[in-house]
Amino acid sequence: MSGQGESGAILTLNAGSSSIKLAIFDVAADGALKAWRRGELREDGAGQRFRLKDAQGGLLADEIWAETRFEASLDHLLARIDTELAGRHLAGIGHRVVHGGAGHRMPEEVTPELLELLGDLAELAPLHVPHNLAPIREIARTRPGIRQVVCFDTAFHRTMPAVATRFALPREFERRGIRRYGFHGLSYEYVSRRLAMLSPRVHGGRVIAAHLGNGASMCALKGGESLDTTMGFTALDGLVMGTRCGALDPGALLHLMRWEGLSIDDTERLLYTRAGLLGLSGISNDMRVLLESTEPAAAEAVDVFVHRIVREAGALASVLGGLDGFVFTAGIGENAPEIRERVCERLGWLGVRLDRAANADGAPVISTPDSGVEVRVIATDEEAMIAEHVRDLPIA
Ligand SMILES: Nc1ncnc2c1ncn2[C@@H]1O[C@H](COP(=O)(O)OP(=O)(O)O)[C@@H](O)[C@H]1O
Ligand SMILES: CC(=O)OP(=O)(O)O
Ligand SMILES: [Mg+2]
Repeated sequence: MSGQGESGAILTLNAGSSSIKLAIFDVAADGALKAWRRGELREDGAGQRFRLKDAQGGLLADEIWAETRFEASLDHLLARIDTELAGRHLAGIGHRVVHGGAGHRMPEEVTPELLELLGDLAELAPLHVPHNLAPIREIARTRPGIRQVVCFDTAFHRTMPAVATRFALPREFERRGIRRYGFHGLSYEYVSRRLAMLSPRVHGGRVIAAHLGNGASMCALKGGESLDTTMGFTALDGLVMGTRCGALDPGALLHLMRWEGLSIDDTERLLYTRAGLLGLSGISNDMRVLLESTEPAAAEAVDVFVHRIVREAGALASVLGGLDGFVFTAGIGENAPEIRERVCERLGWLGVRLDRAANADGAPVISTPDSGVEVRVIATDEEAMIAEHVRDLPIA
């Protein structure tokens, strides 16, 4: 990796809770972005599975790396990216950073001061922020001079009104930043833009977008902007997730700590890594495994997952004052027709009519022509959104 300047390739790194996704884009003279490499590193059994594809989706590599820890495979990954770039000029690297706290709501160029500040926010997103910051620090150390830009998952939700961001706590806590921020913002920003192109009428109206991946949330969009969302101060709130609990009565926490003697660290591990689909099923955090399983506990976990989506959909539709569109996205939303069908069947009262065949085929529109709500599947592309932000942020 070398160089800095206005033109050249843009690398994006998106560290999620269960994977790190990368993409390399070329910026054409007119500013158009074209991804010529997309890759993913994901935990797989004993090691990490690395897959790399070309611009047409052709598989270039499918390897199991022996390293079991994310940090250990980082060097390997960066060296691999160097090989792919093969001396090509790199104009900048964009990173998804999950939590920007109260002070950081727009993409920013990385400075040592910003890195330190973001490090202090790690506790607010323990599954993500350490993963997000590790490559930034490593690149700054080993490849100084390369422009790095951070894009916050919280940023898109800056349009949420105060009624949606406020907790009913004494106001001094809000002044200290204890409020609802919302996450998956890069995904919602991308989905909102795609919807504007695909269906301008629906985009201009009242839409629920459901980002159902390992982390899961839903967003109420009005005129394409975030009005409310299910995640809050941290990415623990709201829906049932792979290993996270989603909404939980805070009284249950008090009870666990006081009467069960759970330490703060034990409680954090429980809520972030032992709960959700994994905790409910006792089998897996992976929706594919649960859908294939014949164990009653797997089916029960999926039942709770769907129930909570339906419940939150009702709440967000109320906030929006009705519903014109519903969008499914991310790993489960894009690839699990059974989940989409079960959600849509339960939202009939809102005017949703599912076209079962279209849904089973993975069509872009899965509602019937007479449905009161247009239901779409849009493949999210957080990487494209990050690359756009890197391209558009003026060089400091
Ligand atoms: N065909 C499928 N059917 C059901 N679930 C799927 C399918 N493919 C992927 N998933 C789910 O998607 C999740 C990963 O989603 P993704 O959006 O990539 O998450 P993350 O960004 O957190 O890594 C996996 O945990 C898996 O459960
Ligand atoms: C915020 C969040 O939960 O992200 P992910 O779905 O990538 O884990
Ligand atoms: Mg993700």
